[in-house]
Amino acid sequence: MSDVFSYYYFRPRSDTKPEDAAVAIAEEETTGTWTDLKTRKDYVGVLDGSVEELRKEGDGYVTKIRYPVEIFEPGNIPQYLSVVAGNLFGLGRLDSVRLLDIDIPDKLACFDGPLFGMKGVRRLIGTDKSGRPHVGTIIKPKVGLTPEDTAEVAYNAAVGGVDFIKDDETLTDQAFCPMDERIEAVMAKIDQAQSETGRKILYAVNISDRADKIVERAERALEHGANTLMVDVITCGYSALQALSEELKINVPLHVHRTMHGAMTRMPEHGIAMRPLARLVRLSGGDQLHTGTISGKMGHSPIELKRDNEILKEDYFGLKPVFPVASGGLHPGKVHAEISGLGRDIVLQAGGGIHGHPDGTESGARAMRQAVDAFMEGLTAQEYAKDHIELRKALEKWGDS
Ligand SMILES: O=C(O)[C@H](O)COP(=O)(O)O
Ligand SMILES: [Mg+2]
Repeated sequence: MSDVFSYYYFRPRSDTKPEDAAVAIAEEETTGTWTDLKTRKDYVGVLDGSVEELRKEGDGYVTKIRYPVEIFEPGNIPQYLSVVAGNLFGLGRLDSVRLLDIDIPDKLACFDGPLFGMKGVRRLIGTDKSGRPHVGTIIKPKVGLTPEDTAEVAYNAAVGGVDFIKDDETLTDQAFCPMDERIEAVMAKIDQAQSETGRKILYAVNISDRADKIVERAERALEHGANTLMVDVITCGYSALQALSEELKINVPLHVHRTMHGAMTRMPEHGIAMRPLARLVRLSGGDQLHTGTISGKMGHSPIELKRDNEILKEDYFGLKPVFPVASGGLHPGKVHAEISGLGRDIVLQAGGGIHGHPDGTESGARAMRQAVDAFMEGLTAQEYAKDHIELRKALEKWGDS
């Protein structure tokens, strides 16, 4: 494969033939516009896009469009997106259009990808042999805690058994919880928990910021002792992620949150599916990526999710696999469904499902770990709960489905 291929679902406007609608996409994103041109020069023609496949699906059509590799600037993800996910979304001849996936050739895969990847993160935590799912938590409430409050919650979660703790997507460097103080307070408590438990615990500080500040903010976070960084990739952009992984040469994992993705990924007939977004996260160096849950609070297709997680782990330009993260509305009673559906190579995160435990955060963390241990031992959560009180109380509160 030497060119770029993009796959779209679309519904043409009632007065437009499907084949004309597909051609409209190929033209708009390569050499054409809405009318014929008098300015055609040497390269035009060579750089035309083409419709490679077109088939009926549901109420619409699926098409495969070829974009010549020459119209892409290698390494420039914003430019890649401007072609495969650009003006076409606004074309009036389409009632709806959704980018399903992209295939890029070697020449455009000129990225280092994740520094740690799934295996590297597992090695840090020490689960590379057991292969058990990781358990993470999001500090809750998502805003309103001081650095000391945050550190206390983090400590309780850490001693309760989580492997991973993260800021929520709306917490950055606000006055009520300045980032530098927060990192120092949390890392001191994590050090304490690590020496008490003998386990390694990662804390991902959210460094999401404007483009010209994010690298500096990451450097500051590392100076203050952060052992993992988190970025909101859709609001900050892929360039931010790339700048962190390539320019900064960070030596800690990058946790990638995708807040705002639902505006693009959720509608089955319009927008951008998670798959191409996930591929770009892998290219631009994310080590862990939120992709969704089977049974949680966010709405999306479990079929798409399973495949999205697979593509993060399968062979892709020799880049390290990304650790998929299931997060949003999880609690111990949902762990079985998540692992059954998504496999053991998953980070299971719970915010409310840990901090909302009747006996608080530490018991909530224990209950999540017990639910994972139950699965690993081939038992149901209910069976395991008979002699694990934290899990029993969690199931009493939230049920087991
Ligand atoms: O960022 C996230 O993934 C959410 O904050 C999850 O929170 P919840 O577990 O309370 O739904
Ligand atoms: Mg959140």
